[in-house]
Amino acid sequence: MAKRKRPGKAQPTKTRTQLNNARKRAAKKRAKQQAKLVDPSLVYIQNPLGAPTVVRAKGWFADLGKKLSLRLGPLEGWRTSAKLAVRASGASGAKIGLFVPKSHDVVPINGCAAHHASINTALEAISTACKAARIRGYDEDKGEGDLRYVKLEVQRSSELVQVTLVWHASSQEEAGKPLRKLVTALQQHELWYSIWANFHAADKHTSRILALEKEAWVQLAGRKRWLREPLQRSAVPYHCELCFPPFVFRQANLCAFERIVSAVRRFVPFGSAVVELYAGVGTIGLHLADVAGSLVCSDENPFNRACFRRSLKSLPPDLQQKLGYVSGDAASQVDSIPAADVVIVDPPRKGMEDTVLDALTRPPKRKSVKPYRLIYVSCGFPAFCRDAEKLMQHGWTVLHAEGFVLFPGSDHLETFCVFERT
Ligand SMILES: C[S@@+](CC[C@H](N)C(=O)[O-])C[C@H]1O[C@@H](n2cnc3c(N)ncnc32)[C@H](O)[C@@H]1O
Repeated sequence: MAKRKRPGKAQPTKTRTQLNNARKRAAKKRAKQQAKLVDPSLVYIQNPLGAPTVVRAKGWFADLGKKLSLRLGPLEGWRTSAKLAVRASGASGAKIGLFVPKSHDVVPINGCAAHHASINTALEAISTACKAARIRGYDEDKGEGDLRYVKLEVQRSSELVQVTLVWHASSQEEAGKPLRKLVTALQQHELWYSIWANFHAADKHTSRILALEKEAWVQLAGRKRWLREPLQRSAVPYHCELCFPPFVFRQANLCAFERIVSAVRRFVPFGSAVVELYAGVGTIGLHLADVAGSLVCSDENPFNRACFRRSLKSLPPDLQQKLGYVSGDAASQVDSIPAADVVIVDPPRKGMEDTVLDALTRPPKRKSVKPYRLIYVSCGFPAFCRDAEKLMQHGWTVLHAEGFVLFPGSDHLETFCVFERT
């Protein structure tokens, strides 16, 4: 039976604005709840080419009179490298997954279709082992807990996983029994290429996932030989094994990145002198040894050079001598730019530093224009636009562009753009 209004007692009435605001608040709350349930890396999976950044990039190149050809690979099983957050769950548990955008709430993504099957198996194994060893996920508010992140990398040929446990302690001694128990529990599985710890005791104000110091890295179990990955699809007429220990950058979708390596090869004229900045372990450069006359890679991560050198040994001897590696940030390498025919850059999301852009936009001194070609691989479209606009104001023009949807389902595009100047 409907409740009757009590006579004489006035009902509090709301203004139209108050009602609208209440409706908006409720909708926002519902959207927030919904976002918590959705894997943030798969928001655009129904239409990866309709993701806002992809649409914006097409428009940006169209305004220049250029068509941006888009490349989309398999939608499932492509993620062979993943960094996942581990946060406190309940009084003593651990929740593993991705952060909801603009928050530090974790969405568990076990069984995610984008993951290589070994990553999903590894996640199950880690969750079970964490329960068995009573591992506490990191609690950001209290600044306490055991495990902060896990980093997982698959060796595609063996399907084994290199796992890094980012631990909230400054050393193995400080981590003590819980870490030992977790490693023993993990070793019940035959899944691991190697097990590493990264000791990161920094307080809750740091946004860095990994501690970068050499002493922070300790191998706890598994194979001593650093993980090797030959590229499988780029048309390189020699064998090359890239070297990926856990303390270097590795592309999350290595299979799709191989197509970018092939694209770079098409735009390096035979015999040219090449300088590659932000080169990582040499993922691109090591696959240009037959086309380049000479090539020098550099990167700020001091671990990369040792990886590059090991990979170099897998190349035929006559090609080895054409390639070199210098450790140092890109700004420290700008003196090598005026002598290069071709410069290749693959900077982090924030784009190139001003010092590098200044060196690339300085008018060439000699009659023959050097460098005359710039190959820009970008993982951050807004920064790419900023850098490209400055380049174009200083005589560079776009010769060719392609967009690679490396992470289908997310709002991301890897832009491959070749600039020229005459
Ligand atoms: C997007 S990754 C590309 C690496 C490589 N092309 C690959 O595919 O593996 C960017 C690289 O830039 C390096 N890096 C970041 N800031 C840098 C800087 N200021 N100077 C030089 N290298 C930097 C990182 O260490 C990382 O290896």
